[in-house]
Amino acid sequence: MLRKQINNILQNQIARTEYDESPQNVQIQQLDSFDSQNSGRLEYDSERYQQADNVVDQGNQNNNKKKQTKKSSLLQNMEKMEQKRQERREKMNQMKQQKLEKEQLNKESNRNVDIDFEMLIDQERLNFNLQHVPISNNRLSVIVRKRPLFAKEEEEGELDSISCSNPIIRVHEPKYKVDGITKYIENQDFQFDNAFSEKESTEDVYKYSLQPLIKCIFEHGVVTCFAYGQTGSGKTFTMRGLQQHYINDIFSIIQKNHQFQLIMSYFEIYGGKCFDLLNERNQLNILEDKNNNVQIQNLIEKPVRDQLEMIEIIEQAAIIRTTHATEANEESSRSHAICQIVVKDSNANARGKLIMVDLAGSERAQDCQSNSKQRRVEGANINQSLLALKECIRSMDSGAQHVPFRGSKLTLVLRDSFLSKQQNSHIIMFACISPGSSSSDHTVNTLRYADRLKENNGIKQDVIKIIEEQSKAKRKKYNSYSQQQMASASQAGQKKKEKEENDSNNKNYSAPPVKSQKTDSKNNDERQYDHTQYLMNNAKNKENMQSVDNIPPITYQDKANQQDKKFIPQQAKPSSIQKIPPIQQSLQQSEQASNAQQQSVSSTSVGSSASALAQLQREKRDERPQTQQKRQSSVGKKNSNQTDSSNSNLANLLQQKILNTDASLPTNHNLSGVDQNKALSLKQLKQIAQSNPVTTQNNHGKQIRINSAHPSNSSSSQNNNTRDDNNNSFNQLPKKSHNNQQQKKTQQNMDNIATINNKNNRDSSANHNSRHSSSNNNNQICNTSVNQNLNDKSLNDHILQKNKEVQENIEKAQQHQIEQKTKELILQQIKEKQEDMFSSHMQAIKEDANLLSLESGLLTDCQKDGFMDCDIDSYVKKFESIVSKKLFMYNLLQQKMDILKKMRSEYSNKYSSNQINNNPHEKNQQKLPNQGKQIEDASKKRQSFLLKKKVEN
Ligand SMILES: Nc1ncnc2c1ncn2[C@@H]1O[C@H](COP(=O)(O)OP(=O)(O)OP(=O)(O)O)[C@@H](O)[C@H]1O
Repeated sequence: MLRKQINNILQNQIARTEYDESPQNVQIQQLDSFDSQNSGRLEYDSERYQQADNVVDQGNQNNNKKKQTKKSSLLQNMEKMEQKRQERREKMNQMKQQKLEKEQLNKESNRNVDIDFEMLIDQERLNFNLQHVPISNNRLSVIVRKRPLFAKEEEEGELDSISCSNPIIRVHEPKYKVDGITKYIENQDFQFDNAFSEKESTEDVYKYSLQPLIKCIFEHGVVTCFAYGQTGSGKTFTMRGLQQHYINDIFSIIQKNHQFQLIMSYFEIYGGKCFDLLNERNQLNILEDKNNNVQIQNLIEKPVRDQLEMIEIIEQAAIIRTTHATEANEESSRSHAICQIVVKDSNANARGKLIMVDLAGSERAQDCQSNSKQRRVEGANINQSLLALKECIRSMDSGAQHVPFRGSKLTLVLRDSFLSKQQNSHIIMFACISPGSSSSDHTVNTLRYADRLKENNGIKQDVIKIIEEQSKAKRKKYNSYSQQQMASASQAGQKKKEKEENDSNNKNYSAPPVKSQKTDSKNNDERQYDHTQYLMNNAKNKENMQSVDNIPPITYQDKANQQDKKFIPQQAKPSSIQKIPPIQQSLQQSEQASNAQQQSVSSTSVGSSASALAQLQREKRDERPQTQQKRQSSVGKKNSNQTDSSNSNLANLLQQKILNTDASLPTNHNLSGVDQNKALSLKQLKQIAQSNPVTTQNNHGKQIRINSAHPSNSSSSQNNNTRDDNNNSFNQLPKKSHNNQQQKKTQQNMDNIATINNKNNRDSSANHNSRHSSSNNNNQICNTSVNQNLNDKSLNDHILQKNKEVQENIEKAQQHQIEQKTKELILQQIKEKQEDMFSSHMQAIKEDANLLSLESGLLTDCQKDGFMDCDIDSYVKKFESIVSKKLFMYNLLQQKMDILKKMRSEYSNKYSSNQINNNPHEKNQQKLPNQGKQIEDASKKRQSFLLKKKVEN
């Protein structure tokens, strides 16, 4: 028994040692030790070893599982990456799709804009709008007005690169990175007292700027408005719009209080000199009297009694004002125009002053580079005066004791504006900006100029706070939106699982997984949402920019973080805190603002009476001398664009005055020195308004009588009668000059006839044609007869006929000239094309040379390696490719040559056909028989006429 036991133990021991060698059986050893401790070594039985085997199997399985999990994590990562990649691709495809759609839209609406820049700008746009704050006690207020982007500009590829969200203006400058390919947008932000977008009318601008200050000019105040900005940015538009509004308000005050009277003067500063716009641009001297008051010598000061007189004066001055065409604007105002309205009381003491200054365009320095010397001098003067103006306003705003108003003529005449110690004195700077991306440089300059006028410039901390709050609120709004979206998008199975888990854990569903997702992907989602939303609603965005509720959550906060430098105010001064209340107030009213703005947009419709006024203005302009016609037409355009509601009242008043009042006319122009021909009088306006067929008939009759006295005038003058009547029904001077012109013209025609006849004679003699010589004789006879019977009635017909001939000849000559020019153009085109061909040939030859060098390189390689050693197949392939390339090039060259040949043959055909058609000699030959016939007919008529006369005698 004992032996058996010992044998068993030994066998088990052997088995155990074998088993122990396996490194995976630590657990078994532990079990063993446990067992040995508890039941002793001898108690090992087969069951335990079976157990041990099971543990070993388990261990092996675990190891395998571990390996499997390791593999699966890698795979999972790869899958994740693949998923992300796919998402990216989908996004890219979506973007491409949207881009294509946008391109299509732009094509349809004729917009040739850069789509990438447009999308980038749209992402950066500001989409909030605070309520405007009316000017109250500020000594200086800076207001920005953005004009709309014109359809023509969009056609030319201009982008709207300005975001106007009161009181912030953001300039999006499209730029390229150093690589020259990557596009990006550089944003610059400015804050002003008020910022008016293109959707806000001049009425809105007036309401929040000048209107609250009108009463000051009756209370010893000096109110000065400047319009500053680059050419074509809407300075004149804004000034004239404001004028139409303040006229009503001023006269409504005067009607209530009859003791006040208005005195108006209008002058311009051009090239450092002062000119009176109410006295034919008479040059004026600016002097300082012993009390240091600035006096403008001989300046016409007109008393104004009603609105119409004021309008008339403004119109008159606008027409006379110096304008020139520049690169930027065909009708660019080249001067600073100053309209001064002085309010006087019953004792003729000055009570206050309103000064409206339409400054010359601010970009002259750059603009003048491509212009003449005169323009450059103009530019230098303008820049100097604008700089002096800036200095004066700055020192006035900072409360400095010395204001350098003697720095320029402009600041000298505006001395009162800077030095007035009255609390009622205010300065408003209207910075006008164009939205076009090509003028963003100028826009930034304008905004910088305006920004630096004020001591306390930069973006205020409170505005940043408000913007941040808004962005937070909007982000919340968006988050709820995104929660909804994501919740609906989550799968039903996942929801079930979550519910099951929650049920099993007896927990509330207080923190849904959406929340954690939201916090993780908040920024990404938001950006994505913004981007896609902008892309989808781009067309609508422009319309809805101001309706805060419709816009996507703004990312101003993020952008502010990105552009910390720009948003942190450079001069965070305690005084800025004082401005919190109005802005907070404006925040409260922002909803009202959006509604009010929507209503105000409707003010763009043109009233019928406003158009009547525009028509009258246009008619008024027609009577101006020809030199001013171009300018006048554009002023008409400008006026037609001004569509403020006050126009209708004024137009009605004007029409009433035209039709009903005559007695007051002489008093309107009782000042000496005003040219009555140039200045528009109401009498003339009345004549225009009442122009009827009777007067035109009279004129017509008069014209005919003149013609009968001068038979040679008849044809041309009759043709022009209607034109004369329409244009100058009341003004005889231009008509006279026109008649003189006609006389000259007919005289010229006579001379032409004679020269053509002579020419024909010369041509005919050159051909040695007997028929031509006879016609030559006839010609001579006819000419002599024309001279002899100048008073004959038949001469009229003859001359008419001749005139027609001459006109025909002139037309033909013009046609010939046009054909010649087209020929030259074709030649030039062919030359250019040939040059292109030549350059491409050169390129081809270069490539050929490169290929040859490659060949030679290969050959040398072959030589070096020895053909047996090198890879002949690869060489053969290379050679084959070279040969195919050469063949391709050869084909190309042949095609080019064919095109050249074709072009040449086409040109030669054209040229030969033109030559045949336009050979003047042949023309004359064709003409001569006709002319001979005409002359024969004329001589026959003359003979019959003489016979008749003889019979009568
Ligand atoms: N807010 C606006 N809304 C509609 N049209 C505008 C607006 N502002 C300007 N315009 C139009 O733009 C054009 C140029 O405006 P305007 O003549 O006032 O420019 P400007 O700044 O006075 O130019 P310049 O300095 O060369 O005289 C005009 O045809 C005008 O009608």
